[in-house]
Order: sequence, then C-alpha cells, then structure tokens
Amino acid sequence: MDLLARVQTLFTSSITLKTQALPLLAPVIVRAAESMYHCFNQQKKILSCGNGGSAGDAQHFSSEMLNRFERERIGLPAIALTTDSSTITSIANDYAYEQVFAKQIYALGQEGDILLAISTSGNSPNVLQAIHVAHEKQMQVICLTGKDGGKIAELLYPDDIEIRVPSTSTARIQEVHLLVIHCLCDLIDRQLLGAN
Ligand SMILES: O=C(CO)[C@@H](O)[C@H](O)[C@H](O)[C@H](O)COP(=O)(O)O
Ligand SMILES: [Zn+2]
Repeated sequence: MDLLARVQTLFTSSITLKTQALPLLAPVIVRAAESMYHCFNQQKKILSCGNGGSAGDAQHFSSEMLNRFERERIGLPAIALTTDSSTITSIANDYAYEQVFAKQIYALGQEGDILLAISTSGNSPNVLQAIHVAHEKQMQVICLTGKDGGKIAELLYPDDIEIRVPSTSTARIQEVHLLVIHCLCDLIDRQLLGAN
C-alpha cells in the first residue's frame, strides 16, 4: 500500500478540479458576492444550512461574516441553522429531520434575506425543504452544489444562483465549496472596504 502515492493522487485531483472549475464558476461567484453585498447593504441577513461537511461549511461562512475574514471590519448578520442542537433535535423529534432548517427559516427569514444552501448532491431533503420556505419568504437562494445539481437545480427560481462544482466526488466537491466560500468572503470585503 503506497500511502504517499495516494496522497499525491488526492492532491492532484483536487488541484485539477479547481483548475477546471475556475472559468465555469468565477462569473457565478462574482454574481453571488454582489447579491450578498447588496443584501447586507439593505440591512438584511444571510441564513446558511447543509449536512455533514456542508454543515461545517455553513458555519464556516457565518463565522467569517459575524466575526471577520482577513481584514478588520464590523460584523455582518449571518446565522448558520446547523448549530442549535436543542432546536434541531426537537424539530427532528417532533416533526421530521426534513424540517430542521425549514422551521428555523419560517421563524427567522424575512423578505430580502438570502439563504445559502449547501449540498454536494443537491438532494438532501432538509435542504430542499429549506429552499421551499425561503421562496415562500421572498428570499433569494444561493446554493453550492455538485454532481448534476440534483433536485435543488430543478427547484431554483430564475433570480436564484447555483454554484455547481463539476465533479461527482463528495469530498472533492466539498474542497471546492470551501474555496468558493473564501472567494465570497473576499469579494464581500472588497465591496465593503475597497481593494486594499
Ligand atoms: O463530509 C462528508 C463527506 O466528505 C459527509 O459528512 C457528507 O457531508 C454527508 O454525507 C452529507 O450528508 C452529504 O449531504 P449532501 O452534500 O449530499 O447534501
Ligand atoms: Zn468531508
């Protein structure tokens, strides 16, 4: 078993995917960052959700908004819907796991807010329900997906934005999702603070 060679393969496939994804995703990332900046400028907020590694990504994004990214600035209003175990377990217990994000969006979401929905398959039922409720609440949906976009791709409205990573590997897609999140943070800061 050549573990060193395996690491080489994993790094190479991650780098190759990022290189392939750049021209496809760059214009869409810019559009998403402009929408997010506009949302904050209107005193609105961003709610984020996802499962597993994507739950971590949802929290990673909200912490970089609430605290800061690489430059000093005021905190920006963002809430990850993946963090409150009492709320999540009670909704799953009393209703269904499918509702864990949707019910929070009913309570917290307002017209003009954005939902950042993260799913590598595009098929997680609780993320699909979250998108339905975001639409009811007149929120724009920005989603990070992979594979064929799954059912999320079919649900989106024309004003929504899908950033779809061209890969079928969950792990590789997640690696690009994290890079996309850092691009969004950087572009939001540039619009807020200027280039320096
Ligand atoms: O991190 C990983 C795999 O790298 C897993 O925890 C993964 O996030 C979970 O299987 C998720 O439930 C997958 O959901 P989704 O990305 O298809 O919406
Ligand atoms: Zn993972």
